[in-house]
Amino acid sequence: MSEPDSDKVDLRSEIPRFRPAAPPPSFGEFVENMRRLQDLAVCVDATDEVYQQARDRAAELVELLAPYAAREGKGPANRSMDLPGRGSLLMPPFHVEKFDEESVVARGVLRRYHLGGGGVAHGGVLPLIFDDNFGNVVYAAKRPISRTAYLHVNYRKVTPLDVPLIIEGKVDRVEGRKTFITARLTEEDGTLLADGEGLMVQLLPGQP
Ligand SMILES: CCCCC/C=C\C/C=C\C/C=C\C/C=C\CCCC(=O)SCCNC(=O)CCNC(=O)[C@H](O)C(C)(C)COP(=O)(O)OP(=O)(O)OC[C@H]1O[C@@H](n2cnc3c(N)ncnc32)[C@H](O)[C@@H]1OP(=O)(O)O
Repeated sequence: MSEPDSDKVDLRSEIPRFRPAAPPPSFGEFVENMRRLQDLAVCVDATDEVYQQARDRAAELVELLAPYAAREGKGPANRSMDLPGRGSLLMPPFHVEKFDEESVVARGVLRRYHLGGGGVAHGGVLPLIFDDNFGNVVYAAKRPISRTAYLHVNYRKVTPLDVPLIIEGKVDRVEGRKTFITARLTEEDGTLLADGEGLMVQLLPGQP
């Protein structure tokens, strides 16, 4: 990639400047295969012979990729805006559909590797979805770079897997350095699954 390898930070903070990536063509399929692998890793019931082969092939993949490990903000993961979850395996595979000062809306599915129990999503995944939405809302609203001070999620219904989900978040109010954000996670028909509220606090110069 011809991007400058710069340590420059966003002028508003010490956080590395956020630069969207144009990933190489195969990167998206690589990430989707990795997600599929995660689905399988949490659900297969195989023989030791199969696990031995899987172990060895996983080790080969590690060997292939390890030389290319790069610092934050350099590789395409987490910065590929056209890929689900920005191409980050940490992020649930959601696509941002609306990103402006009024609100940020993202749509996606949780899948087998997000299973908690009883066939539905692990509750711990939801704060990740809300936190990411809050970060986007702050950015879309052109508020200064901020970090989450608190995040509260109300679980209204169990969250299904493999069903399209929508999260919409917006700025509720601003008080000095503090941006209060509210968001709702729904199914496509509007069924409310969870709502959340968070406080994002503007970082001061030098705060990590
Ligand atoms: C992260 C950058 C995001 C950039 C987005 C970029 C691009 C967008 C495009 C793509 C999207 C990419 C990414 C977006 C995704 C994710 C973003 C997620 C963000 C995070 O996931 S980030 C990690 C979790 N986060 C932390 O790791 C924070 C650790 N922590 C601290 O860094 C400090 O704690 C800090 C800085 C929060 C405050 O510290 P501080 O010393 O500067 O300020 P202080 O304590 O004085 O608080 C000032 C006023 O907030 C009130 N206040 C504070 N805390 C409160 C609480 N809990 N409850 C109620 N009120 C509270 C005080 O009462 C006072 O209020 P008042 O002024 O009225 O007295």
